[in-house]
Amino acid sequence: MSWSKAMPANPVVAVAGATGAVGQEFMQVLHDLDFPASEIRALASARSAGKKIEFAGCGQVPAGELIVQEMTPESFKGVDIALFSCGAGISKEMREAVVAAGAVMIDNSSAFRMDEDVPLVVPEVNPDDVSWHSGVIANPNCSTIQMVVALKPLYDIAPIKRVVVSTYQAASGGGAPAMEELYSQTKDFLNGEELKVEVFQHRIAFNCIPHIDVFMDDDSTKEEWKMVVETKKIMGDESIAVAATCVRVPVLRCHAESVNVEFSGEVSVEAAREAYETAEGITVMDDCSSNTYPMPGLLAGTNDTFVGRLRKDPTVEHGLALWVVADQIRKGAALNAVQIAQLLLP
Ligand SMILES: NC(=O)C1=CN([C@@H]2O[C@H](COP(=O)(O)OP(=O)(O)OC[C@H]3O[C@@H](n4cnc5c(N)ncnc54)[C@H](OP(=O)(O)O)[C@@H]3O)[C@@H](O)[C@H]2O)C=CC1
Ligand SMILES: N[C@@H](CC(=O)OP(=O)(O)O)C(=O)O
Repeated sequence: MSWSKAMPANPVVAVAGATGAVGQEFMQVLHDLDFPASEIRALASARSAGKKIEFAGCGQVPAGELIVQEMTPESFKGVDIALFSCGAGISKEMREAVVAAGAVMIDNSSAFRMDEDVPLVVPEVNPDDVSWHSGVIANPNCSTIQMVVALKPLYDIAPIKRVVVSTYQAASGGGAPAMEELYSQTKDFLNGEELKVEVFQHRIAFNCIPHIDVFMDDDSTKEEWKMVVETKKIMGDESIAVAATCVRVPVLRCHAESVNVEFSGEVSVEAAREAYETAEGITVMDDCSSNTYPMPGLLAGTNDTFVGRLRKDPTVEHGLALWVVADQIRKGAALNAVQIAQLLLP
């Protein structure tokens, strides 16, 4: 079944999870892209009902305060687009109400990504997949998004056989409470005080934790599994082999990735550079002579996926190695979802 309801030029937009790390970024991105909304509805849990959120305005919505409403199944009456970032459980609970109200749910959680009737979309890679949704479009995992943005221009030169990726994921990937944990543990560590470990499995201050999301039966983590299966679905190529190791690092914001790619034919460093020059959403930051490469600590608040340290991987016949950085709350979540919403506009 595909969607028959036409999208108005000035849609009513609900932001579900408006008080969270991604939700707050949704507000910023809607303003930055001047999304042509006629109304923005800020929704969160009962805990936040009545809270005020400063909104800079977009489309027909003037700048001013938005009052957070408790999200219930009735919240979606009259809504055209519902941007969801409340976690997988809540997305599953609300899906029926959202779709029944005639809204398109663009969901940031992992709830529906691998469902056959749900497109998994990165606008730079597979924009046409929005055409077959039946009320729900999934936003991929943040680490997957920035990797496929960097892989697509190379894949268009020669199909990819295998990718080996290690991630360096910011604390904010765990949401607003995780950012707070990095701040407070760092302060307490420096003051010689006892550290509270609540969000992550271990201390994150001055540490790296090779464990994101839950462990699977094969001893990989679910975060690693997501990078494997989501890459194949987005790129539309089940034959791409992906080996991932996902690591949490004490960086506040922006994920980084070391990526080794093996191709089925020759892709020179020069050809890759040329492809990146014209690719949507990519900035190359790569000059060894001036120590220029992307670094997560310096790229918070940016939209692009940054590529550097581009070089030949001499361990395979046709291989490249690269370093990829993006603001995972923007391109890995809020920005990618609003770009999907833009694709739905008439
Ligand atoms: N952080 C990141 O880098 C990325 C996050 N995501 C996904 O986005 C989602 C949210 O993540 P993030 O913003 O980081 O998390 P946060 O913990 O920062 O925010 C969670 C949000 O969900 C709301 N919420 C919780 N329970 C309910 C409820 N019962 N009803 C309505 N709203 C509720 C919270 O509202 P309240 O304040 O009232 O509790 C808050 O607005 C997750 O699915 C995550 O997997 C995806 C990619 C990247
Ligand atoms: N797991 C990511 C963020 C996230 O929420 O991912 P997902 O939407 O796939 O659960 C991180 O911790 O950096």
